[in-house]
Amino acid sequence: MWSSTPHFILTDIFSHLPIVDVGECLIVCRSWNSILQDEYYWKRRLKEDWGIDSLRETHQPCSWISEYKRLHCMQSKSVMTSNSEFERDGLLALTLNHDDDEEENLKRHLLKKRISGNMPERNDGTTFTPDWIENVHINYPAVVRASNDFKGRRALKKEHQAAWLVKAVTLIDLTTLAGDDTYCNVDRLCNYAKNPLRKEILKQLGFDSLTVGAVCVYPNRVKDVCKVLNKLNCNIGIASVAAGFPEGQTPMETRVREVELAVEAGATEIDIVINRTLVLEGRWEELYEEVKACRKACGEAHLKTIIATGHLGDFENIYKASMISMMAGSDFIKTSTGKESVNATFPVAMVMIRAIRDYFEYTGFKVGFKPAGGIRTAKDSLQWLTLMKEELGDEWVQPDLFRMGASSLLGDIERQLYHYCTGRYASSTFDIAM
Ligand SMILES: O=C[C@H](O)COP(=O)(O)O
Repeated sequence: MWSSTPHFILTDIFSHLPIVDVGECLIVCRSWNSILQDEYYWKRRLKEDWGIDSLRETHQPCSWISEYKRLHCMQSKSVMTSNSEFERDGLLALTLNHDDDEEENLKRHLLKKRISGNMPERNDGTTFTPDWIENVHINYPAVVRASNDFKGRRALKKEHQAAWLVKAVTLIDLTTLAGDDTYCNVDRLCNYAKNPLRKEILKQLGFDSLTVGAVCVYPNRVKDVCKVLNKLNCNIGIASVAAGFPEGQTPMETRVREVELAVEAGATEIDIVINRTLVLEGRWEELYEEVKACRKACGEAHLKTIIATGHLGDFENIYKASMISMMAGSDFIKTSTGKESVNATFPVAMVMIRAIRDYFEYTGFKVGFKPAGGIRTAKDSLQWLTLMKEELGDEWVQPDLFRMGASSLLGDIERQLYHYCTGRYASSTFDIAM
């Protein structure tokens, strides 16, 4: 009977075996031996037993079976060396006696396995860990192919489209970042943020009220935003760009002070830019220290770190800058300022998403993602939501882990929803909701 059992069924059965019994099965016959030596089997066990579904290129040796063995050996060792457990932010962490790299890795994997569902509110960051950015290789054609696949997906229709467009509204950081911003246009923006859709559309969609995720402005306009939102009794995020936005080419002291001043003025979210020079010159530890200083200056305000992908040269730098920003405690990583010639694109997003996934594997912290710049149409917003849902899951289509930075996306979303509700397209003079 066993000899005629298809391999995929045997693989399935073997994946439920206690690991101590696998050794016995290996010597039963050639066929079982070849299944149990197969990388596919060990990939599956790593996923099932350790929750790991990607193999880091930095791991040595680099195969699913050897990675499994490594973790298994480390676990046996740690049972003897672990000395205590403590609770932190509702999350159990394991402390180990020794401080060597292997045990640090294990600690992170165990931490992830032990996450009870009560995630810490924020990414605490980690120590500077160069291992996580060494030997990073990104397969450029594969990334481009995968992102084209997303772009080519069949569009959502009718009520599904309407539901996702409503969702998209709640995920927008409604932005104005212009040299001629005044109290007047900030006032208008805040009203729009509080009432992003016309009342009749909202009513037809079955909502009483709906707001965007946050309003995003320059530091000098934060007080205006606070004043207007206060007047409107509207409790949405107040985001300020800072740290030398958009280029990050001012002294660190002034960049940090700018963060502090924006927080003092009332910002609850700070979108800093990184110093791209540090990336292009490979000065990763300095980059880590700078982002960390900004995180400290943020206090309770959440930190979004703009890595300005259009300036970073290649995918490897994008991955590394993302990883360093997360290590330094960023709550979100953000693609662009909206001022570069190339802003949020799918290929760079896929690289940043991979870094978010890897960071989660290492630390158990979930870091948010914010594409920004050039997101203008309802169709764009749906594609971004699909990408997030498929690559990172449902949690990453919620406002605490996903935002879209956009100055002029709402108009098109409202037009599409108007069409859904009335069957007609609004005229080109369709006013924004106020
Ligand atoms: O962070 C937001 C961006 O600056 C907005 O860019 P956008 O004007 O291209 O929508």
